Amino acid sequence: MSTVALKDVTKIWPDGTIAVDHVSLDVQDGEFMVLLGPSGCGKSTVLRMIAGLEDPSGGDILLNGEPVLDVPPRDRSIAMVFQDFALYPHMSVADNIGFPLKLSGVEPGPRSDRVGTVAGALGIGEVLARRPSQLSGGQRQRVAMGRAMVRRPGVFLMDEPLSNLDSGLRAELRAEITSMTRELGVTTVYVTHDQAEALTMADRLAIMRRGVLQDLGTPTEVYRRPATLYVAAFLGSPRMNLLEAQVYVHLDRYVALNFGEQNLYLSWSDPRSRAVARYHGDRIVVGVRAEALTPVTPDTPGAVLHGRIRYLEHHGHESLAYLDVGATAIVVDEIGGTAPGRPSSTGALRRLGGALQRLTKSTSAAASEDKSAPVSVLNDPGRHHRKPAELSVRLAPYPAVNPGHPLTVSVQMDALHFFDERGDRIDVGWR
Ligand SMILES: Nc1ncnc2c1ncn2[C@@H]1O[C@H](COP(=O)(O)OP(=O)(O)OP(=O)(O)O)[C@@H](O)[C@H]1O
Repeated sequence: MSTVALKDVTKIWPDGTIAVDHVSLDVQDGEFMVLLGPSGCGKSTVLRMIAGLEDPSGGDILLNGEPVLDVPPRDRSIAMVFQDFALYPHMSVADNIGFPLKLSGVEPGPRSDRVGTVAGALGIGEVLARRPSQLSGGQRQRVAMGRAMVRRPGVFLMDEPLSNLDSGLRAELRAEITSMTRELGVTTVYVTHDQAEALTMADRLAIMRRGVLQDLGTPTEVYRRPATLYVAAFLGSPRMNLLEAQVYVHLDRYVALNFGEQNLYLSWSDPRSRAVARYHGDRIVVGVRAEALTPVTPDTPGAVLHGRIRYLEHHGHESLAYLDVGATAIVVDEIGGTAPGRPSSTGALRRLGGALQRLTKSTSAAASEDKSAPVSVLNDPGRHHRKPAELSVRLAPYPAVNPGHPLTVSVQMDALHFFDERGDRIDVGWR
């Protein structure tokens, strides 16, 4: 049995960068936990602290319920695979995989049995006599995983192990890694910045931003009910449509969401309407995924938005229409890393991230004290910006419409997401 627990863990580097900010996380026995977030959000630092390669500045780390901060890495029963794995070029595949066993004094007979089993499980049993230079990228990565697994670790830590591979191979290995770790029942913490990888592989995923844990749940939970605006924007393809709306309450009847030229109405009987009604007169962010929008005829009654197609994208199995509905979109700038016009060097980003985090904390505190305070995520160019909305809508392949054509979509009201000016979900108590 192997569990991993982080209790209020913080990591502050000597230069003042807060890489990990009060993160608490419980990984269950045999669970495949994915840490997801853009570059620099602190994922690798979390992993390295679990492995014992870095010490936390605060908090505690427990393996199997026991605190391990005083336990050296080699005694933690943990194996780690990195993006830049290094194989010994002068050794055969079999010797590479068996090397950790040799170091711990396992005899050649049992060693080669164990190597054979692991190589078989990884589909590299045929290439055991080759040198690493005679392997494909995917085979080399399998050897690296075999070497990590050969000692039967209690916990498997993987840091972007697939990011150097081409996309076909990545998809193939994704499936192999998950089935292999599940078969072995080994507890795994897997780091990636690729949301598709996270959604397909994870039992649960932990989404980080600037060292802070934003959301934790199964792929379905975080996709369906993202805890924050940031998570909503991060997950899903196409990205969730995020529209600015002004809230008006018509008591006992409905809550109107005004998008500039058009309104949607949340019925008073909708359980979320009370939470949204608290923002009467204020702006909020309304999220709606493409799959919650269905093209209809223009005279369709009920929750509809009328627009004009700005452009179309053909994806073979479907088309995406981008619709101008006269609304304003909120764009979360740092999805996928660097915001436009911001420095791209990690060092500079790191410092900027720390400074922004401190600034954000103080501004959000100020905003919560004074609701009319001018600074909010809706106005903060360092984190989000606004632009005319182009609502993504799914259409059949090669639809009979063109850019410039009008299009009306019905809106599945129970699939709307509501976020406040700080980017927190409005209808809490929802999971
Ligand atoms: N040794 C270090 N000294 C100072 N800052 C560091 C050090 N290592 C990492 N950082 C900073 O800590 C923060 C978290 O880094 P970390 O490598 O954990 O992020 P990450 O999410 O894994 O990013 P990536 O996906 O690019 O590896 C970043 O701002 C990074 O620049």
